[in-house]
Amino acid sequence: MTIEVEGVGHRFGDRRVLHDVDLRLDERRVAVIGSNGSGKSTFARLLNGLLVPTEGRVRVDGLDTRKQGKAVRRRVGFVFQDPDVQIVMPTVAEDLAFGLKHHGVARDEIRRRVSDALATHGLEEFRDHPAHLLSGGQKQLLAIAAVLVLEPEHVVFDEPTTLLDLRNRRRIGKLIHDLPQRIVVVSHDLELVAGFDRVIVFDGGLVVADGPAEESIAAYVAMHPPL
Ligand SMILES: Nc1ncnc2c1ncn2[C@@H]1O[C@H](COP(=O)(O)OP(=O)(O)OP(=O)(O)O)[C@@H](O)[C@H]1O
Repeated sequence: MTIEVEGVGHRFGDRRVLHDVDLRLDERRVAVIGSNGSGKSTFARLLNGLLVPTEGRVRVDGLDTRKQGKAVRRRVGFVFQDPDVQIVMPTVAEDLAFGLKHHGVARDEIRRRVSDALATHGLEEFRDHPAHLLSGGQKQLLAIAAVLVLEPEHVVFDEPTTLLDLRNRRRIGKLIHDLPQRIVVVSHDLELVAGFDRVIVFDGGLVVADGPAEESIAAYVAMHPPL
C-alpha cells in the first residue's frame, strides 16, 4: 500500500505550482500543510489521478495515474473541501447508493452497505432527508460516508474541517483518525494533524519539511513568526 511520487512537477499554463517532488508515502496517516497557494491541493489531486502531473509520475500500489487512471480512482477516494460539489443525489440514502450503482455493485449489497454507512455515521434518521438541507457538518459527514462506502484502499481529504464548527471539527477529526485506510489529509488545521505519523510541509510548490508531526509543525510555525 504505497503511493510513489517521482520527480513530479506541475504547471498550469506558464505557472509552475509544484517542483521536484519525490515522496514515497508508506505511513498510514499522512498530512500536508503549508501556506495558501503553496500547491497542497494540486498535490492532493495528483494522488488519485484527478490531475496528471506535467512532469514525473505518480504511482498508487504500482498503478500509474497517467496510464491507469480509472483503476487508481477506484483505489483512492477523494473528499473535497466543499461537500456541495460532491453531493449529487436528492436524498442522503440515494447519494450513498450512487457511487455503488456506478461501480456495478449488486442491489442487495448496495442496500446493506448504505444501511451500514448510515448507522456508522449517525445518519440513519436522515435516510430520506433532502441532502442539500443537511447542516454543513452533516453534509461533510455524508460526503465522507459516500467515499468510504466505496471501500477505497486510500482516502485523500482536501481541507475536510475548514467549514466546520469546533464540535464537528473534532467529530470529523476523530472519524478520520480512526479510519483503517491509508489517509492523506491536506489541512490548515494543525490540531487535526498533530497526531499524524508524517507531516509534509509545502512552500512555493516545494517540500520544505517532512517528518513526524511535531517536528514538521514546529518547522512550519517557525517559518511564520508573529508579525
Ligand atoms: N486549475 C488551475 N488553473 C490555474 N491555476 C491553478 C489551478 N489550480 C490551482 N492553481 C494555482 O496553483 C497554485 C497552487 O494552488 P493550490 O490550490 O494547489 O494551493 P493550496 O496550497 O492548496 O492553497 P490553499 O491553502 O489556499 O487552498 C495557486 O497559485 C493557484 O492559483
